[in-house]
Amino acid sequence: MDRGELRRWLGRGGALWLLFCALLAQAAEPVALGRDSGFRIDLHAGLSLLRDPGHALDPAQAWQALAEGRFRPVQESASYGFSHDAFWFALRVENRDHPARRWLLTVEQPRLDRIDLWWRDAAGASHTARLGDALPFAERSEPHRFPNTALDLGAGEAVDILLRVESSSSIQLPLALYTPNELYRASYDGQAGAGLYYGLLLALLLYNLAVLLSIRDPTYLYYVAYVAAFGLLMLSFNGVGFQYLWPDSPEWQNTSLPFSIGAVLCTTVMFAASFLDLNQHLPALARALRYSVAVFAALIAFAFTRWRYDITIVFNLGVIALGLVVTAAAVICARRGYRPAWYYLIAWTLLIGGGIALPLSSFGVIPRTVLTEYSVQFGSAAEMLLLSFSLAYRIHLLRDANERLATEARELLEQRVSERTLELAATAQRLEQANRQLRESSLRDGLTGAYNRRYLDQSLDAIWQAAQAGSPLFSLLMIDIDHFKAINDNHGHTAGDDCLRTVAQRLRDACEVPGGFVARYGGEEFMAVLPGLGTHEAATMGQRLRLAVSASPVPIEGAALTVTVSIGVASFDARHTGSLAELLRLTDQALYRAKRSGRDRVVAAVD
Ligand SMILES: Nc1nc2c(ncn2[C@@H]2O[C@H](COP(=O)(O)OP(=O)(O)OP(=O)(O)O)[C@@H](O)[C@H]2O)c(=O)[nH]1
Repeated sequence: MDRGELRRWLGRGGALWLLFCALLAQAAEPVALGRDSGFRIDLHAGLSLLRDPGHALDPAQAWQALAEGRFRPVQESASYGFSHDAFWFALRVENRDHPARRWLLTVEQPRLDRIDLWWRDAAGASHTARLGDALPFAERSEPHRFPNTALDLGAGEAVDILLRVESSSSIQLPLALYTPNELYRASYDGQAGAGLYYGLLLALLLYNLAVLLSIRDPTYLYYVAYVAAFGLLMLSFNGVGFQYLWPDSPEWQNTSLPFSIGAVLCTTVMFAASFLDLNQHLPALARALRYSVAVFAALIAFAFTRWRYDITIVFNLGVIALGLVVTAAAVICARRGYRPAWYYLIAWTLLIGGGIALPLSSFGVIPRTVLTEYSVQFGSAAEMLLLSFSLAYRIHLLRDANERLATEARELLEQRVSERTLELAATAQRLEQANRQLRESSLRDGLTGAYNRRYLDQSLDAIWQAAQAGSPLFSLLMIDIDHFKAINDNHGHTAGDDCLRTVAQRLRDACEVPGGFVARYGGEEFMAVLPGLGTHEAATMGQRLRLAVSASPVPIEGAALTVTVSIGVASFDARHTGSLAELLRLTDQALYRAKRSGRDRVVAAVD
């Protein structure tokens, strides 16, 4: 209704006006201002209410309804929740002898969208005013976060006031009269507190943003987003944002509340899921929460439409439901021994505690103090501070866990390396042994186990070199089994082999000369190499070998044979100048002579 309409209405209803006023006086207790009333007068006790669900009433009809006694006194701390209804309030204020004349009619909450006022002063002039955050901030009489309008009411004067309230936010009408000075004086503490609060939020936001940029942990991203969303919610809720940040944008003032509630809801859940590591601890719930957040994030778009009222209700229900789910998840994680979950629960409790302290103090359950008055701010500030510390603690835990994992991995690696080294060493040892065996077997005769011809040749070369270099004394024994062909012929080739093995063993056992050895020269012939022995000692050794062979019969398949050997001896010493081949030839000649002279004997070579 514009001013013209109002004037017409007042003209039409002028006759009824006095009657309405008289009835009003009977219907509701007027609020009396006296010398002792102070400079802020609570008008709540004088309010009467009529709900108008269909928005059917105009002001004249509302005055009429008041006159008919259809208004009801409002109850103590009345809150009417979210509603599409129009709410008509009426009251009468009488200034008996209060010295102040100029007053500010103030609605002590900043979220109501639209408050229309009509009143008539002592001189009979009618007035109208519009308040609420659906109107530009400049429409207020004083630039204060609480909607207010100036009202003249001198001593001895009375005024009848009619208000119509309509809002997409929760409906409450905490109405008071202030003297202008008192309105500002009463705001000092609140303003200082708000400065402190938003300063703290901003500091937390910037600090954690810096941490986020440096460590790029998504939990910090959700935390920063949560602090930003919560800050926006408080700015919108307290009217501070409208006062300082967007005074010319009532549209955004009304959008910002559902928008920020939705944002708080989404960021709270994202932060909780990340902070509590729900992907790890409760993966199914983490998935469900992700879907819920996606849905709520999409619903935020409705904050920009005319359904913002309905979406605010949905978000509030979402906050309650998901708040309970997140709390339960934190309890489960904490009970499973995840320590950061305890910090989260404490922080959460601080916020919830702050959230319920205000209504409890409003209902008188706990005393009303500065702490309870600003309990939401205290609770949320404490919550965000603690969460910020908890984030750092969580990083500390993660770093510890990383270091532990790194140490374990290093120890495991070291253990593996040493195991592998041991295995390699054992393999190398086995390989070396195999090589030794291979080398050894390549130098041994396969049948008799004595050194083979290859070894003999290599050794003779070495001995010959040593002899040339100054250790000239050594002897060779050429040993040949007597009539061996007859053994083969009479007892078979296998028996011959057995005989060869036994003779070889007996020769090796008896040849006890340091550095000396017995090798199979070929067929049934053996050679003993005797370093350091001259002809005489070599011949003695030859005798010893000969007797070792013939001392006892050689067992062959089913029989035992007496086996003898003939031995030729040749020595090399400093006097010799011939070659190794010549020495071998001498040895062979000595053997030949031993054979020729009857076998089973030792014959030394004649130089
Ligand atoms: N069973 C067996 N016989 C061998 C082996 N090597 C050589 N012989 C045999 O040794 C015999 C050597 O015979 P001979 O050279 O005639 O010499 P002998 O019969 O010992 O006669 P004297 O040397 O003159 O006493 C041959 O019959 C060869 O076949 C062997 O590894 N195993």
